[in-house]
Amino acid sequence: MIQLTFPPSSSMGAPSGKSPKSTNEKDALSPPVDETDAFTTLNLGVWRVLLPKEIVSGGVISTTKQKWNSIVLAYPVVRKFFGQIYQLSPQLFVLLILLKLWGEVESVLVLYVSDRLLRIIEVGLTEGRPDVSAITQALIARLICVTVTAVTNWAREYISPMLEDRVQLHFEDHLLQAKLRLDMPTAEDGNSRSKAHAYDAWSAFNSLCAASLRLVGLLSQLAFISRQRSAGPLFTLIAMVRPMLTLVSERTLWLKPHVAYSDHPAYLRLQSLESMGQSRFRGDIIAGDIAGWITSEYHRARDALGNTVSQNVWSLYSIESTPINQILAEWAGALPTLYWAISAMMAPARFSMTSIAILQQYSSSLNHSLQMLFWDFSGVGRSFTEIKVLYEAAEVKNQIVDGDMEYPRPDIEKSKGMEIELRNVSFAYPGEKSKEAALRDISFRIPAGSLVVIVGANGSGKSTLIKLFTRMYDTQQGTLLVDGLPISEYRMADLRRTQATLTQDHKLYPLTLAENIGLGYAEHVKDTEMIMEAAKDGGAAELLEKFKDGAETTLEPMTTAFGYQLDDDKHKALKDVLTKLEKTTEVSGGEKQRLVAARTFMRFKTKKIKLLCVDEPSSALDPRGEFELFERLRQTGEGKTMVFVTHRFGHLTKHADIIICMKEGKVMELGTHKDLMAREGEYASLYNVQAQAFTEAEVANAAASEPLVAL
Ligand SMILES: Nc1ncnc2c1ncn2[C@@H]1O[C@H](COP(=O)(O)OP(=O)(O)OP(=O)(O)O)[C@@H](O)[C@H]1O
Repeated sequence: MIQLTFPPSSSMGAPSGKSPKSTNEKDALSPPVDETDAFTTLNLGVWRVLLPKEIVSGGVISTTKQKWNSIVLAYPVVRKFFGQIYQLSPQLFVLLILLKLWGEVESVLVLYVSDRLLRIIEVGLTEGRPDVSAITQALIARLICVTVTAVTNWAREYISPMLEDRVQLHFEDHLLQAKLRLDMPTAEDGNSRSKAHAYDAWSAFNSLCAASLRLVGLLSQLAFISRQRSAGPLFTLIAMVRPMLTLVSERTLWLKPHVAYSDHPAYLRLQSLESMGQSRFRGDIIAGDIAGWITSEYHRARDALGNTVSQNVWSLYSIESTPINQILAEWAGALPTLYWAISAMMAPARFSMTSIAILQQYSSSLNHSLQMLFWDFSGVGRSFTEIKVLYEAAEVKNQIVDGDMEYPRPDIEKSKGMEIELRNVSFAYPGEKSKEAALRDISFRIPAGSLVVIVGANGSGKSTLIKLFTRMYDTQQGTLLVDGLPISEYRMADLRRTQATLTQDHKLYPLTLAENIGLGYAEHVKDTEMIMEAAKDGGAAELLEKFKDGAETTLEPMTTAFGYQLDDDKHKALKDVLTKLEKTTEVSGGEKQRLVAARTFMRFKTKKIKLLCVDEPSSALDPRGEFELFERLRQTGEGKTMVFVTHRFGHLTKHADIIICMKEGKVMELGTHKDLMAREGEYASLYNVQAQAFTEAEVANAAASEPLVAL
């Protein structure tokens, strides 16, 4: 049997997080409920659904009221949504709606024509003289109807993709902007990130159009049928019982405020293992020969999941605990047939076989339309939610609050470097996983224009310091001052304009090599001369010449090609086409670092940089490459504040005004190379182990042809 309760424990280990425990396992089909003051937790398969108390406690009337209120609340955003789609192309919008409308109106016309045809035939049969001309007219009318339907269907299929494309691109643009404005902590926080997709816009549009046009169709059918002598208003009213019943009793999560999550270990394990099929893991999986292990772990997790269902939470929620509502709905669906059957028995003189056939036709037509209406309306809540989620994506609140002060301040010389001061700063990354803070009670001051080298063991907090200097994160305790004022007071866009960073986390964009460099200074992204200068400074000039298309080469062109059912021999020509299509080009790790470094040199050309942060950008560079890069960065950043984080710090330390030596999130030592060596502490020991080995073995070799370094 399908398990809708959440298992209290599993062979995969205890659930993580502080979730309330399941209390009721007796009735597998009625979700157990955990009570807290503010919300109730339902355990549905692998999911936990947290619902506000007032939502759960209501009866049918209260639930219907809640649904109505949610619809009223969603109305402004739905109106905005339709307004925007209309603006994208008023002609296509109106045409598509009219074509869709025809599909609904047609059903009434068909009823009318069939009704007429049956009656003409009945009269003909009774009188023994069929009215050929009337029958022909009715048949022609029917033929015209189906022809128009065929044409409108074709036109709808023809026009629909045109509007769909515009809608898709419009909302892709909207979501792209929503993502681009996120700060680091918000972007990294999977729970507050929007789950909206651009394709939801089109499906929501279609589903809302279908539901409202279906309603129009149904109302016109009802208007037509209620005016027919054989049917009348009572018959029509009876036909409405079923949809009303289903609408009122429907269990849906879409319009309810809720939080849903899974902490089922086996389910989460399955998701992780399934994601290992992505191409980015291929190299490691092949090299480590772990495909077999992944498969067996997947099977183990699948077995551990057992009968606990993992389907989407909204479908699970809509499953009723008893079939009573469905039985009632089916009975209600049979009421119209029952009505005319009883009527015919009670007043046989009023009915002929034709009128019974017509009533039967009305009844099944109404039943069909009502079923479809119910089906369409069951998607309305979902569509409202999707539309709201689409717009809410642009309103996700950034965790870092922007300041409003201009930077650089008018009272401070623009060409000077940035002064940075930390006062009792402590910082822990968001999330509960790490037990210790990354930085603990740190205080120091970097005067404007200083050259700072930060050294220390892995995980000692070096990169975290840089992330605070560039306000990727905010301090949780203590203050970070920039030019004497808290960093939070400045406008972030102003601060960013004065900073250049170079880390090994920087990525190559899926754009041309020229753009990859030029985007360091977006306003000059087309300035070939400037780009070539930056490429030279970053050590990437030779790389650009290596490719057939030079700086215009795109390393990772978007691949859209696919072949299907191609036989090696029979479809060789087609296979050749597929093989020749452009493929991804790899560059080495060192070449990537050179391109990224060139982007930083391009950024310097804005002439606004006051702070340069360099965080181990050269791990893949050979000693000469690294030395040259650091030398050029140092010369380019002359007079600005420069902060270097590196493990191979030998050749930088002689220029450093301040060396900050970190250990376990704290500043252990601070001073010049000479001071710290004399102290014979942490820095001196790091220097002796790393810098000397590096300089003696590698730099000495590299410098054999040309003396590059003097420590
Ligand atoms: N995004 C993150 N989320 C959570 N913890 C993080 C994050 N980044 C770093 N940490 C943790 O913060 C601590 C300091 O990390 P940081 O990257 O600053 O060290 P580091 O001195 O630069 O190390 P390395 O020399 O290895 O680059 C480490 O314990 C690390 O695990």
